[in-house]
Amino acid sequence: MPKITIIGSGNIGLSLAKGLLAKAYCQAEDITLTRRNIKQMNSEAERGFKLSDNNREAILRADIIVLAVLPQQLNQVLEQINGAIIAEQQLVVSVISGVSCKDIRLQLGDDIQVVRAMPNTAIAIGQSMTCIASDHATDHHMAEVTRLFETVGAVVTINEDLMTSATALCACGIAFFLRSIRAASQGGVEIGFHAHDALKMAVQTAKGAADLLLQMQSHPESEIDKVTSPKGCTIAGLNEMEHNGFSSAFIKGIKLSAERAGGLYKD
Ligand SMILES: NC(=O)C1=CN([C@@H]2O[C@H](COP(=O)(O)OP(=O)(O)OC[C@H]3O[C@@H](n4cnc5c(N)ncnc54)[C@H](O)[C@@H]3O)[C@@H](O)[C@H]2O)C=CC1
Ligand SMILES: O=C(O)[C@@H]1CCC=N1
Repeated sequence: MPKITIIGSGNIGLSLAKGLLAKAYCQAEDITLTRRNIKQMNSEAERGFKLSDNNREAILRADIIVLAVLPQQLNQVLEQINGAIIAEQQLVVSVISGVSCKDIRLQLGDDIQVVRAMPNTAIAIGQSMTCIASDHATDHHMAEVTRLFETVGAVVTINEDLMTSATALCACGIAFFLRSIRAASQGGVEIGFHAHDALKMAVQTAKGAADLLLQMQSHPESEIDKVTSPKGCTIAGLNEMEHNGFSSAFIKGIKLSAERAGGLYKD
């Protein structure tokens, strides 16, 4: 079993650890979680994860070192672990938005193997869409990272210059789709359902829509055509949404998000 150290146990770091454990990729004791203050990590300790507030020590026995701090926290982490990584034995996986493999190798050394990964928080339940990329990693290392993230969702290998786009579409995308589900449930309340029921109905309907595309391998419009009866209520609702800029707002949001993702490290 590979030993993994996750530097930065916040939202995505913990989601990754929980997902890997839930899908039996490794045992809890194979994962070390680091954070500046580990006093509030009782539930993680109870699950059996190792905890550390010393990044340099925590990476010593790791096969895979995952960087999961905020972009503005990265330089401090790289200073702490600089010189302690064994290039031939250890692999660095960064999930940090806006930071290239080259940015990391510039500080850690050109011989260090770095792969970028962009998962989303559904990784906690094994349902992430994770994009991976590297400008130099060996096929062996890319296969290793693919195997890791396939345990907790779907994986697509992309060119590194598309990584900020993947951030917007897949990582931020979780929030965008969640907001659209909330909007649907709010509409449901206006037309007569209690909030709890409206949310349940909206969630299951959204899941059904996504599963239709996944299982039928079809295009959204061909599934929409099956719902829109002539002169019916679906097309009336859809067109009203479009007149109010639904698709346009979604597209503009994704574009701005991608633009912002590209500047997170440099700003
Ligand atoms: N939240 C998400 O859905 C996703 C986030 N990302 C990326 O992952 C990174 C982390 O994001 P979040 O988990 O949302 O942020 P977060 O703020 O929840 O987590 C960062 C964690 O790093 C810890 N930390 C800060 N400095 C540290 C240090 N020197 N040593 C050890 N731990 C330290 C903080 O205490 C915190 O727990 C960001 O770069 C973000 O762009 C990528 C994909 C999805
Ligand atoms: O909002 C953010 O900056 C991070 C990156 C992707 C998801 N959350």
